Amino acid sequence: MTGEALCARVVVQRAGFTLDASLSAVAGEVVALMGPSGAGKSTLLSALAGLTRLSEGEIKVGDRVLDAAPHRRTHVAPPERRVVLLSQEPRLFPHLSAHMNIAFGLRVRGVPAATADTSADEWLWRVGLAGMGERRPAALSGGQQQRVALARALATSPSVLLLDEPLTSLDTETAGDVRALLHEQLTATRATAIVATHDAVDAVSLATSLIVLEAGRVTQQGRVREVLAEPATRFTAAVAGLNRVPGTVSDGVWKSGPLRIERGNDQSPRASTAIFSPAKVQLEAMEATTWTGALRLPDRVEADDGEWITRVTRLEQTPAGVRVRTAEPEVIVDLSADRVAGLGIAPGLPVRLRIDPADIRFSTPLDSPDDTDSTVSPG
Ligand SMILES: Nc1ncnc2c1ncn2[C@@H]1O[C@H](COP(=O)(O)OP(=O)(O)OP(=O)(O)O)[C@@H](O)[C@H]1O
Repeated sequence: MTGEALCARVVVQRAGFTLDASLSAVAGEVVALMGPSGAGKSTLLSALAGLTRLSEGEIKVGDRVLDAAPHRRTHVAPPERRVVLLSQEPRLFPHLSAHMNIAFGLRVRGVPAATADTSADEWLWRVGLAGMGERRPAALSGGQQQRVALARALATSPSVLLLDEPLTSLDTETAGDVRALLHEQLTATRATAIVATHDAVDAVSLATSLIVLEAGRVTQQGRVREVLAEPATRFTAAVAGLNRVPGTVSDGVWKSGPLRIERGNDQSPRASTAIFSPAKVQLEAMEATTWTGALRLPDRVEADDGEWITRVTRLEQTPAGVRVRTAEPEVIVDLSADRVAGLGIAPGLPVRLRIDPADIRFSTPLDSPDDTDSTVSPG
């Protein structure tokens, strides 16, 4: 089986929310779709599957127009689209065995019973469930049910497979197993697939390209590695685990609040964004000078290039240690837990940060509305 090319512009208008996104995938390509909660990822997949009607736009798979609106109205019903949506919950038929769940999908597509039976057996084997075909969903774990759902979806050789956060409801270890299976089967079947996910690991391990959707609009798209290396918005920077600090260059100096970097050859005034890794930032604890109800930062401090004083806003646990968030400008610093304990830092306390200018990449920001938004959350 090889998937078909997908080309779509999807506009869905709802009270208080408009999705207006264009996307394309070449045949056999796996595209990751990321965005904060409420960005419209599920709405986009639901429209591609034919479950949500377009207000405007067109959805084309190969040469077939599945949807067109509003002038030339076309709407191919979901079962006829050969676009299959696999959601977070496996949604198996509870009264049918695993084998029958897979075979049923084939039978409704007109596959003869004997062929459907053989194919269901083969797919049970391919997803690692050989010998479990007679079990009903209730007698299978969440990960096993998701494997059956994947087998049921792929067995019908869809033109496009849509996966809406397929690993979210699984524990970390099971999600890792199902992710490996997904990778193996998407590669083996050369399926064209769109995978909506909150997890950068899914994008990196399953997809070749990445579309970032924010507030119903595509804010960045391209090869996964390129998008994560050059995040155009705060959301994408958070997903990539990078600092992204908007600033301005003027008279050869880049500035963002108290942070300044000499840019000798960069004279013309313009917006410019500094991108750097949290691991490259050095942090020192500082004495607080005054306690007057609210903590004040030292008033005058001579700071060198790439050095600034700020305060800690939050501490977060990460698999590798502790992520320290600071304000003005908003920067994250990754430290080991024992280093944080040794420094005695806590939210509200002043700290001195330092970054070697050689560890910063500067980019001219795209016209992105979120540079003024103070929240950084991967959703
Ligand atoms: N059936 C619906 N009727 C009306 N509004 C809806 C409906 N489903 C979703 N919405 C709204 O549409 C917007 C997009 O929701 P959607 O579920 O597509 O986002 P999402 O990116 O998938 O979010 P999440 O990551 O939380 O699943 C949100 O503002 C949501 O409240």
